[in-house]
Amino acid sequence: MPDLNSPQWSLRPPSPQPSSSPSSPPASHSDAIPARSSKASPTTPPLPHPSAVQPAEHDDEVHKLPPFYSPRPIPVSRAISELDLNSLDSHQSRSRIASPGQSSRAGNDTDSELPGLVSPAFTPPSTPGISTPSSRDPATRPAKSVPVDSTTADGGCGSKKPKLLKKLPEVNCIVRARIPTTTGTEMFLHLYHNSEDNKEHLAIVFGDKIRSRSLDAVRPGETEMDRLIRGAYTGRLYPGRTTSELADKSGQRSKEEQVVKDQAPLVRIHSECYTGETVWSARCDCGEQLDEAARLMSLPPSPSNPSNGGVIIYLRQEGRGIGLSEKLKAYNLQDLGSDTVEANLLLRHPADARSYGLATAMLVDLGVKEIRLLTNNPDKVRAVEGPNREVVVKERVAMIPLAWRKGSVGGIRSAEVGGYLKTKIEKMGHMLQMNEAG
Ligand SMILES: Nc1nc2c(ncn2[C@@H]2O[C@H](COP(=O)(O)OP(=O)(O)OP(=O)(O)O)[C@@H](O)[C@H]2O)c(=O)[nH]1
Repeated sequence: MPDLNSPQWSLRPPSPQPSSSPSSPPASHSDAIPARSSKASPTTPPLPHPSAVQPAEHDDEVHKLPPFYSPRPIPVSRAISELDLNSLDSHQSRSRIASPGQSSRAGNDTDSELPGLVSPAFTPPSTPGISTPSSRDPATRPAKSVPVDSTTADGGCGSKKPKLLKKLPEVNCIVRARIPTTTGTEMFLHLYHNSEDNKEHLAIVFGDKIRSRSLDAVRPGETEMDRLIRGAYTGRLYPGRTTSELADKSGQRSKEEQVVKDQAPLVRIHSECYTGETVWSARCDCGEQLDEAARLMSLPPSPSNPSNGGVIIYLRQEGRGIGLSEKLKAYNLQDLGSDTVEANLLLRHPADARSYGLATAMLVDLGVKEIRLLTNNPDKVRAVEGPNREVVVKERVAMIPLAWRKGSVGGIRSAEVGGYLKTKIEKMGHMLQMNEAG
C-alpha cells in the first residue's frame, strides 16, 4: 500500500526523467484556442514597447494595463515581502532541486532569505469555507468541499463569464493502460484524440469505476487481441488472457455504473506545465497541485470522502495556453519586474488563453456527469459545465498550497511562487486566501 500519510507524498520518481514524463512538451504548440501563434516567424512583429500595449485587444481580461504601463523596476522577489508568508520557514531546505529520493516539490527555497511576516497592505479576498479541516497530519486529511450552484450569480464560483463553445468537441479515447505509480497507487492513463486540435490530451483515472464510452465501443473488424492491446478490457490483464470482457461482466458493470451515478467523483482539470512538473520550477505550484490531486484521489473511501478515485483531465495547454516558448519569454519579463498577467499581456497574449470544452467532452465520455472539482479558478468551475451543463459541478474543493497549511513541512517555498499566487488571487480572481489555516 502507498504511504499516503507522508507529507512528502508525490507521484514523482526519485530520479526525475523529463523525457518520459507525460508532461513533456508537445511537438507543437499550435493551440486550438483563440491565442495567437506561439511560434516565432519572420513576420512576427517585435515586442512592443510597454507603453504601446493595447489592453483593449483583450476586453474580457480581468486586468488591463494602463496606457502608461511599464514593468516595475522592483525585482520580482521583492513581492514576497508583501505577502503573508509567516508559515514559511526560511531555514528549511535551500536546494532548488531535491536530492535523490526527496520530493522536489517539498521544501524548495530560494537563495534569498524569505521574510517572516506579512504586510498589512495585502488583504486577499476570502472565500468562506475553503479552509482545509484541521488534523494532526495534514497529508492524510481529505480536502473540504464547498457546495457550488453555477446557475446563481453568487453560487460559489465567482462572477466571471467563461468562454464557452456552442458545441462540445468530439473526443475519442484511443488507448488506455494501467500505470502502477511510485507511490504504490495504480491509475489508468487514457489518451484522447479530438476534433479541435492534434494534441494528445489525457485523462488520468484513479479507481476502476470510471470507464470511457469511446474506448469501450467496438470498432469495426477488431479482434479481441486488438481490444486488449488498446486497453478496452474489464478487470486486469494477465499473461495468456484472450478475451476483453470478464465472464461476470453484466453484474460488475451495473454495480460500477451505480457507484458513479450515486457519488460525484473528485475531478481536477490540470493544464500542462513542463517547468513546474518536470524541471522542478518553484515559480508556480503546478507540480504540487498535480501531486495533491492524485493523493486525494488515492485516499481510501471514508464518510468525508465517499467517492474514492477520481479523474485528472490533463490538458496540453502549456503556459495557460500560450505554449512553452512564450511562457519562457513571460518568465524573463517576470524577472524584469512584470507579474504573470502583465507578462502575458506584454507578449500580446490574453492573461489566460485556455478554454475547457475538451475537458467537458472527456468527462462526458467517461460517464462523469456530476463532479467535485479541485480548483481555485472560477473560470474552470463555470466553463467545465459546458454550454448545456453537460457536466455539473456539485462542489468545489480548494487547492490550498501545502506551504500555507499549518503543520505542513512540505510545499513549494520561493519568492516567485509567492508573487505568482498573489497575482492569481488579486488579478485572476482565484478563490483562495493567503496563508490558509489547516
Ligand atoms: N503564461 C504563464 N503560464 C503559467 C505561468 N505559471 C504557470 N503557468 C501555466 O499555468 C497553468 C496552470 O494552470 P492550472 O494548474 O490549471 O491552475 P489554475 O488555472 O491556476 O487554477 P487551479 O485549478 O486553481 O490550479 C499551466 O499551463 C502552467 O504552465 C506563468 O507565469 N505564465
